[in-house]
Amino acid sequence: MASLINIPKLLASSAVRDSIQLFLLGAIVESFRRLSQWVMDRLSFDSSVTARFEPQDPAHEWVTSFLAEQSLWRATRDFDVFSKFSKKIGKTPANLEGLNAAYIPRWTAPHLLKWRGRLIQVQHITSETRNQWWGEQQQSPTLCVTSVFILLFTRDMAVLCALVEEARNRYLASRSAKITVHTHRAADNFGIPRSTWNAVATLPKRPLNCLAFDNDVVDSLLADVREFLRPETEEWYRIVGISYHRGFLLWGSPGTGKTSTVQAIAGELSLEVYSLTLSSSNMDDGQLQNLVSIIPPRSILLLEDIDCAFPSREEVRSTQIHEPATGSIAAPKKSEVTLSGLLNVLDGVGNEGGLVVFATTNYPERLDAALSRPGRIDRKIEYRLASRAQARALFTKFFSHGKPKVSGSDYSLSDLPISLLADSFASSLPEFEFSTAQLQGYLLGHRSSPQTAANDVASWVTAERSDRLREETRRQSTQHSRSAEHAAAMAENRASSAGVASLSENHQLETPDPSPKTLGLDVGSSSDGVAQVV
Ligand SMILES: Nc1ncnc2c1ncn2[C@@H]1O[C@H](COP(=O)(O)OP(=O)(O)OP(=O)(O)O)[C@@H](O)[C@H]1O
Repeated sequence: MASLINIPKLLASSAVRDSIQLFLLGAIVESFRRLSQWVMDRLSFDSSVTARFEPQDPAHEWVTSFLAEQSLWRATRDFDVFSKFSKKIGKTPANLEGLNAAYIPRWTAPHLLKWRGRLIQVQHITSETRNQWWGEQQQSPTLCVTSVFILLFTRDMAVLCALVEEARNRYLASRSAKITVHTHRAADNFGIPRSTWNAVATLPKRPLNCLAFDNDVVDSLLADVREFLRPETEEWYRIVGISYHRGFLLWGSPGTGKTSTVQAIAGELSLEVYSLTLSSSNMDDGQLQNLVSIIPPRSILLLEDIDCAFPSREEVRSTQIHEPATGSIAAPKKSEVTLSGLLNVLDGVGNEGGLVVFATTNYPERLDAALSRPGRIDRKIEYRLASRAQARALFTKFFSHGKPKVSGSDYSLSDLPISLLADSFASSLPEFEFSTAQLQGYLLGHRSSPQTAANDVASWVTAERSDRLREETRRQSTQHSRSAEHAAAMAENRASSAGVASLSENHQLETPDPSPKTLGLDVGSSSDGVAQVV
C-alpha cells in the first residue's frame, strides 16, 4: 500500500524514467526493424522469381554444373570435394588440371552473380530430414540435403526458364563426347535419400562401328529408337492413347555385346543412361517406382539381368510342387521388387513418358510371360556367341589401327597383311562357341603381335576347352554332393516329423486337450485316427 502511494514519487525518480524511455525506444526500433523486414520481403517477393533445385533431380546437376562455370566460382573459398568418379561436375583451377578430385563450390551465404546483365543471387540451403526408408524401430539417421536456391531480381519467369535451358544445354554440350551413366547405390545413402540416382560415371562414346556383329541388328535398333524419339511419334502415341515408352529385351550368353549395344546407341543419340540392377539388396517396389519417376524424358533405362529380380511364377509353382510336404513357398526371394512393381515400370506408370527401356538377360526362359508381352517389351533381340565373321571383324578392328606403343611389339616381324592374318585367326576358331568378350580378352593379351595372335589361337581354343571341361566336372561333383546332403537332410526332417506326430498322438491319448497345438506345430487327426502334421 505504501509503495502504491509512492508511485508518483517513483516516476519522478530519474532512474525509473530513463528505464521506461529505454524500453520504449527498444520497442520502437524492433517494430521498425520488423516492419522494414516485412516490406523488404514483400518487395523481393513481388519483384523476384525464386527457384529451388533439389539434389535428387537432374536439374540440380545442370544448375550446379552451370554455376561452377561462372566467374563467381573463382571467388569461392568453400568447397565440397569429391573423387572424380563419384561426381561428374565441378572444376579444378586451370593450373591444377589433372587432379583426381572435383571441387564443387559451396555457397552457404548468399552470393551475387551477373548473368546476361541480370543479377542473380545463389545460395546453398542445407535442410535436415529423417530418412523415411529406415524401419520405425531403428534410430533413423538425420540426412542433410543441400539444395541450390536461386533468386532472380525480375518478375519475369521466362528469365528463369532461359537460365535453366541454358544450364541444361551447356551441360549436354560439355558431355557431347561422353555418355553419362547414372546408377543407384543403396549402401551409400547416409547423406542422400535412397530414392536418388546417386552415382554417375561418364564413359567415352563408343562408335557403333567398334562393335562387331554379323547382322545389322544394332543399326536397326538405332533406327527404331531414333524413330521413337521423333516429336511426331510422341504426338502419334498421344493421339492413339498409348503410353509413350518403348521396351527392348536383349538376351543371350554373357559377353556377347548387350550392354555395349545400349552404350553405343546412347552415345549415337546423346541419351543419358539410367542403369539399375534389380537384384541389389534394399531395392523394393517403392524405391524402383521413385527412381523411375525422376528419369527425364528422352533417356534410356537399362535394367540389367532382369531375370535376377525375383523368381518367376513358374519357379514359384514348381517349388511348391516339389515341396508339398511343408506347403511353403521356398523359392529364393532375390530382391524386394515384385513382379507387379516391375510390370508397372515396363508399363510406363509414374514416368512422364519418352523412356526407352532396355532389359538384358542371359536366361530369357526364366522370365515371366507377362514381363515380355508386347507393349511392355516391343522387340526381343537374341545375341549369339561369336561367329567366324565376327571374330574376323574383331581381329581387323584390333590390329588395323597401326602399331600400338607396346613394349615387345613385333608388328615389324609380320609381313602378312592384317586381312590375311584375320582370315587365319577366324578359320582357327569354332563358330558360336566363344563369346566376343572372350575373344576380346584373348586379343588383348596379344595386342602387340597380330602374327602371334593368329598363330596361337588354335592352342588357346584347346586350352579353353579343357579348362571348361574341368570346371564342368568340378561343378557337377559339387552339385552331386549338395543333392546328397539335401536328400539326407530331408530324410532326417521326415523322420523327426513322424516322431513329433506320434508323440503328439500319444500325448492326446493320455491327456485329452481341446487345443490341437503341440510343439509349435498344428496337429490334427485324420478320419482314420492317424495324427498328421498339417
Ligand atoms: N559384338 C561385340 N563387338 C565388340 N566388342 C564386344 C562385342 N560383344 C562384346 N564385346 C566386348 O565384350 C565386353 C563385354 O561386353 P558386354 O558387357 O556388352 O556384354 P553383355 O552381353 O552385356 O554381357 P553380360 O550378359 O555378362 O552383361 C565389352 O568389353 C565389349 O567391348
